[in-house]
Amino acid sequence: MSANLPVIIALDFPDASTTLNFVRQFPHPENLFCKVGMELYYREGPAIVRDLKDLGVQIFLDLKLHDIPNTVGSAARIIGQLGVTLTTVHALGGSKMMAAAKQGILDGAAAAGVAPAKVLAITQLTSTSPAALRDEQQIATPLPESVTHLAQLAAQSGLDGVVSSAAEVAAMKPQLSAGFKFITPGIRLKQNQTDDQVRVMTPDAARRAGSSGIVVGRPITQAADPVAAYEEIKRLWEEPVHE
Ligand SMILES: O=C(O)c1cc(=O)[nH]c(=O)n1[C@@H]1O[C@H](COP(=O)(O)O)[C@@H](O)[C@H]1O
Repeated sequence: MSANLPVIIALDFPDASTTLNFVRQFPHPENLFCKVGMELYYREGPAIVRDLKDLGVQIFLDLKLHDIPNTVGSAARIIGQLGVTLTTVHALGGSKMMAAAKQGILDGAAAAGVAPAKVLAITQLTSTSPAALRDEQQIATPLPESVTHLAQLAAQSGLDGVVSSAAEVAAMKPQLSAGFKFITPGIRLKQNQTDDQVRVMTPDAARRAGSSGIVVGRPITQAADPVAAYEEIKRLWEEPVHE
């Protein structure tokens, strides 16, 4: 295994008991890296982060902050106290907002005496098509260039990485410094349906494209055998790249 992150399971469940039952079916929850998103966090609050941490799970708290810098900075200070590993803000909130988020996380972590979360910028959601970018957002820049631009803005604002489709990673990676993270949801196995995702890739293609970590929800959580689905995705993600 390289320095890449383990497969991140998106725990998009409605409540704590469903979530904890799901996690407990894995033989070694302490080896899992899981994402807590809006649905679960809005229902359960910080208690779900503590419960998962008690099982040894590493947490990506994905709340996608997007507001004025002062509001985001204050919210980030609270998140920083939770001792999660990764968290998110929207790059479209701008450089001042992203810098405020980073500072908030550092301040919160220092106050709580925990390691600071790495802050990732959402670039263009994997559910956004090139046509929606052009016609709905009225952004004339092609989608891959828009993602690269937002990644550079995130890096200049002091953030640690971005979230995008794996399809954009190869183009933007050479323009960003080593250590900058590229976390890619929108992962599907060939036989899976795409659901509401538009820009999708398989785990092995994401790895070859240079992703630092993949986020996988429904292909694992809705599988008949989630542990087997996780193991298969992990195997594809971790298999060596043959150039
Ligand atoms: O921030 C994210 O994690 C995220 C960003 C993005 O552009 N697209 C995206 O799908 N996600 C998240 O990744 C997960 C994907 O779930 P599945 O489509 O079920 O694999 C969901 O929890 C989304 O919230």
